[in-house]
Amino acid sequence: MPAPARLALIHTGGTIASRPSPDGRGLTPQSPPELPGLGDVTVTEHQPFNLPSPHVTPAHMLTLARLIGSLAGEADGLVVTHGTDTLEETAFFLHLTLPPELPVVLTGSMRHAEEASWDGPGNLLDAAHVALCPETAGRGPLVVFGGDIFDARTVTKVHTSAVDAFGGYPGPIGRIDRVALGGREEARVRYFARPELRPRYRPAALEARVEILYAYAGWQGEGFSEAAERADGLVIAALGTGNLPPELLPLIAGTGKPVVLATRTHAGPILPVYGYPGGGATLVEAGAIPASFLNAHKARLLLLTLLSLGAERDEVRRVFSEGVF
Ligand SMILES: NC(=O)C[C@H](N)C(=O)O
Repeated sequence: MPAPARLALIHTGGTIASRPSPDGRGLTPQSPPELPGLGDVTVTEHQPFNLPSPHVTPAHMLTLARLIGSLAGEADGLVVTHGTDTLEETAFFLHLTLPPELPVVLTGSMRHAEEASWDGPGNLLDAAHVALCPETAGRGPLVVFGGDIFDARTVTKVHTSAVDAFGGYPGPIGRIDRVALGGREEARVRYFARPELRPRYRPAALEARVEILYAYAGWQGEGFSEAAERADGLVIAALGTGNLPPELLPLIAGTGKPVVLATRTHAGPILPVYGYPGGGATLVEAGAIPASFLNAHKARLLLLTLLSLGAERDEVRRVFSEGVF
């Protein structure tokens, strides 16, 4: 008889661990969710922290990455339960820093355990099946939500309250469905793409400071100089393909700090095509670095990781432009 598969279940908080608090003030993380029956699997549980995900910081992400690394030899699959608000940031940070061969799956829930439409157990069971699926290794950490399987680079929270809260361009890379057959449930995992090679970054600490600025019609650069003074690097959630009002051009040209251009638009790459003052072509000529298709908060984590590793602006530009992530 083969030994049972080993699953490490890592709880970090979020709605999937939340209930209405006894003082009546609203939902708070309390006890981790229970994994519904998985068959012949040995489960170990870990709880490095128990936080609502708006309280999760890059330092927590690093702690989590280290815990996962330490469990790697003892588990055939790892599942992380996490609040949904910053889940995509933790997933992307783990993507950057863990070996891609590790089958790590993040999930959460949009409803809490006392609601009729509690989606925690289903998502948790799906995540466990995906983590233990032999085809999962090599893809880096994944997000499983509502049966869809997402790549950490492209997944994003697309709805504040719906149960199908995750999406992102160009969509899921796979699907899990549980099918009831002959009195027992069978998990069917299907991937739509093959794993690809990717680098791994190993920051010892995350000491750099990177801030995000959000562009809007009529922005004259308020906050830019203060942020550039405080931070080691900036990310701007810019307009469309990476354009800004004209007042930003001299500010970007005049700063010595790396400035990465992402977009506040929900899908698509940064393309330096416009030549009017503040158009993407002029910003890139002034030194700005296009974030490719990463959203601003993921671009921030990549820039934070690179600067914490001591990368200079040319290296940052190479990583973003060649898509080395
Ligand atoms: N559905 C959730 O998990 C949202 C919650 N505010 C969190 O991110 O912790």
